[in-house]
Amino acid sequence: MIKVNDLTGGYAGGEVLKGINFEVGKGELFGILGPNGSGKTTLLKMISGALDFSQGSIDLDCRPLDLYSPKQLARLMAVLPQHSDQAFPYTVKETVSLGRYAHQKGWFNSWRGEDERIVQKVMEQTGVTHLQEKSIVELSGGEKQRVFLAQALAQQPRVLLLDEPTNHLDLSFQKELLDLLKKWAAEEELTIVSIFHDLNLASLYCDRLLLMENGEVLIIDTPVEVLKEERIKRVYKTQIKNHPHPEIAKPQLLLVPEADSSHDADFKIDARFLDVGQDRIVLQSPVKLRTMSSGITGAGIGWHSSFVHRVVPMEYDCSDHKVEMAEYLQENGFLPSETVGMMTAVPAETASYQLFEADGMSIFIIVSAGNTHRDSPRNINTWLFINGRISEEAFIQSAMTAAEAKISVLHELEGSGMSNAGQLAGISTDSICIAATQQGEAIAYAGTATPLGKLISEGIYTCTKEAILNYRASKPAFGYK
Ligand SMILES: Nc1ncnc2c1ncn2[C@@H]1O[C@H](COP(=O)(O)OP(=O)(O)OP(=O)(O)O)[C@@H](O)[C@H]1O
Repeated sequence: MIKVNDLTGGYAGGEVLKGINFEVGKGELFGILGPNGSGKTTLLKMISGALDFSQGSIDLDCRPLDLYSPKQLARLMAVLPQHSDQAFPYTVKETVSLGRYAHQKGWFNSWRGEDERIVQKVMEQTGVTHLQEKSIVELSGGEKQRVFLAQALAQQPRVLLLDEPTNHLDLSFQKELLDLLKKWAAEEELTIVSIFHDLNLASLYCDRLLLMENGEVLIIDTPVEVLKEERIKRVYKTQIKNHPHPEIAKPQLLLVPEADSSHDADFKIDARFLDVGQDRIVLQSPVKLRTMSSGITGAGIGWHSSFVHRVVPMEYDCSDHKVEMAEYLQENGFLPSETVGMMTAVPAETASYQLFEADGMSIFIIVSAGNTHRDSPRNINTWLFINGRISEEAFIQSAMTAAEAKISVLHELEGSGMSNAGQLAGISTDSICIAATQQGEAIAYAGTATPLGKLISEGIYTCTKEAILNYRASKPAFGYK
């Protein structure tokens, strides 16, 4: 639908764009990204015919742009510029109706039922029908933006050029507008080229992205290929982290603020923060830790500062243990949103905990072990606190390394009586929490052969063995066979 070939040009002061090449297909939602001043608006102005270029060509529907008359172009293409200002205090409906100009034979005297129907439809789609009698100068920035979008849509274009369309829009209108554009692109084969400053919205909605740098095309590809962490850090000269969206397969980029200098890089989690009571084990960290856990509250990946291992009677039975656990935490002064909360019938007194240090690294481990039901073989709960800044891979590898160390203890203590590793691994309610301070040197890996992995293996082995032996020694006191 749009073919840009070797496009070069700029303003009186000099060339801004240098040798731009790309094509946009019918029905495609195509995003243009780039830092301030990289040439995005200049490119959009040239495609719209508002700015001449010195070299190259732009074809619309296989025909050079300069062969279209202004009115022909307006029937084919609509533009929503970055700052839509209107000098005259027209009403909203009048402003939207201006979009029908390209389809008029004369002017308002030739207003047809079809024009009225389209104006009403686009006002409804953009949520401005209720404002139609208001003067445009009385509207908020977001309302104006929607009115000018309605005006562009009233043109019934086949190509829509947008310069930051979500500028001024609140969260729900951003989503509504982009959902609508996506729908039009798919259902009505509307070709949309849009500049985005919000890389995350561009990632969610665009089929392909063009990333500009200094007036040139750096890359054109799908969002997942374009929005690579290292590339965006370099081009935008800022710290970001790339993180997959939790619901759909699109990347999202998160800004990383300057480190909080009040935070102590040598901060360590150890027994100072632990409180082992009769009916619970609590670790309270003064700072939030990055966590990966199978807790009842705080499950999955998150940031938490309280860790509560609650001991419940063997008979504990509750239809909604998540709600009941949240109530328990609240009643006992813990914020559920900041707490990894686990529940077990394993006695707290038999838990084993210790700080392990080697190679300038340290980890603090707490393991509890015992029977949770008379007929279940065992239940082993593991908390692993890593005093370091670990990668996502290292989180996963820490869990693997910890599980392997746990199984080796079970082999050693009960191996001959167990037929397979699955049986040895305990019961399905075994829980694990890996928490890291995310301070200090980066640690990339935690497999068994790495320094951190070795420390985890040793620590989990030692604490798991001690917790099982403690439990065995205390068994009569708890009345289990
Ligand atoms: N009317 C103009 N006359 C002269 N130079 C201009 C004009 N408009 C833009 N420029 C220059 O062209 C370059 C590219 O500007 P452009 O507006 O295309 O960038 P952009 O990527 O859209 O930036 P932003 O993200 O800030 O909107 C900048 O160096 C800018 O100063």
